Amino acid sequence: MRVFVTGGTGLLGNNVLRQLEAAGHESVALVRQPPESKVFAGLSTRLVHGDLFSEETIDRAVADCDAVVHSAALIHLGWTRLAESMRINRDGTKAIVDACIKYDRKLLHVGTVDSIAIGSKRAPANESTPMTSSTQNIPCSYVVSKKASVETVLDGVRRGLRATIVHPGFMLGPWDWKPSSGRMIVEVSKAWRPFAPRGGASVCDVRDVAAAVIAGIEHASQDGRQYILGGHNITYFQLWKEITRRTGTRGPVTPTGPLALWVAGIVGDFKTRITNRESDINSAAIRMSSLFHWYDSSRAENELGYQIRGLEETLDDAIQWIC
Ligand SMILES: Cc1cn([C@H]2C[C@H](O)[C@@H](COP(=O)(O)OP(=O)(O)O[C@H]3O[C@H](C)C(=O)[C@H](O)[C@H]3O)O2)c(=O)[nH]c1=O
Repeated sequence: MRVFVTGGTGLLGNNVLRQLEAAGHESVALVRQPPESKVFAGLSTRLVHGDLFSEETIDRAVADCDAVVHSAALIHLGWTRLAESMRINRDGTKAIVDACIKYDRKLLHVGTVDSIAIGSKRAPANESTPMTSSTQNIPCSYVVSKKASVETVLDGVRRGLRATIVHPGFMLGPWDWKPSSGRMIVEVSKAWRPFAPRGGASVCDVRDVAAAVIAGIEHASQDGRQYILGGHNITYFQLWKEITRRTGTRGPVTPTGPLALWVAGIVGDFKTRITNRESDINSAAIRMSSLFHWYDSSRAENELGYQIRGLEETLDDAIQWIC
């Protein structure tokens, strides 16, 4: 098959392109600027230039393919840039949905676990876990806009779209060019950070997620069914310890206390207001990193053959790639 991939310069998109190639499929990638040659090295992917709002380019690319993987997104963990996030993540998805309906092409939409319910250590969330007030109203531009992107796809399904939605956890692994989540590895191994965030993540391997994305295009029911692609549910404190043990740097001492986080949020937001530039430490990002994003991926394991490899392999390979 020939697959049109948005976000192909990103962590997940690039891994999807590489696995499509390895499986003998053709691919076409949307790029906004001429990419560095290393990003597409070894791939026979055809590049088309434009963004999610380049109507003619999108139209032609979708018409010319059998399926679309939409993984382009703006990932801003903060409360500013909401309009920009909505434009890219919701309206950009609408442009892709409309083209897929027009040419009757299958869509695999990449969501995020951050936009669905949050579970607990004893009961990790699955696709049916109801939202609660603490998970429904997180004022983070990324979360709000990604939720809106899922609604846009589901609305498309009601209009005849054939679609599957996947929600990856915290992905680590190779081909993280920017880097995306690999930035955490860079940050914790660059300078000593004694206090880790309070919450936790479902850490998964981007290669396993990419394989499930391709399985989703090939085998899913395409009726808007949603799949969590999580991994190992661990605290950031444990994760940082694992990373620093491997990089040979000093690990965290303790998770941050609630009072310190509250103060850091206020100071971060104040700095944002006076500099007009939001730093990584802000109230929305702190709220996100204080939650336990722990997930159960059984549905994807049973229906898409999703496999979660050992955390050791993921961390070793991600660190080797980044460092
Ligand atoms: C802001 C912007 C970005 N992009 C592209 C650029 C990259 O190719 C891609 C984002 O890649 P990044 O490495 O930042 O993110 P990932 O870690 O791969 O994110 C993935 O997983 C998480 C869970 C997701 O929400 C994303 O939808 C999904 O792509 O989107 C565009 O094409 N247009 C734009 O306007």
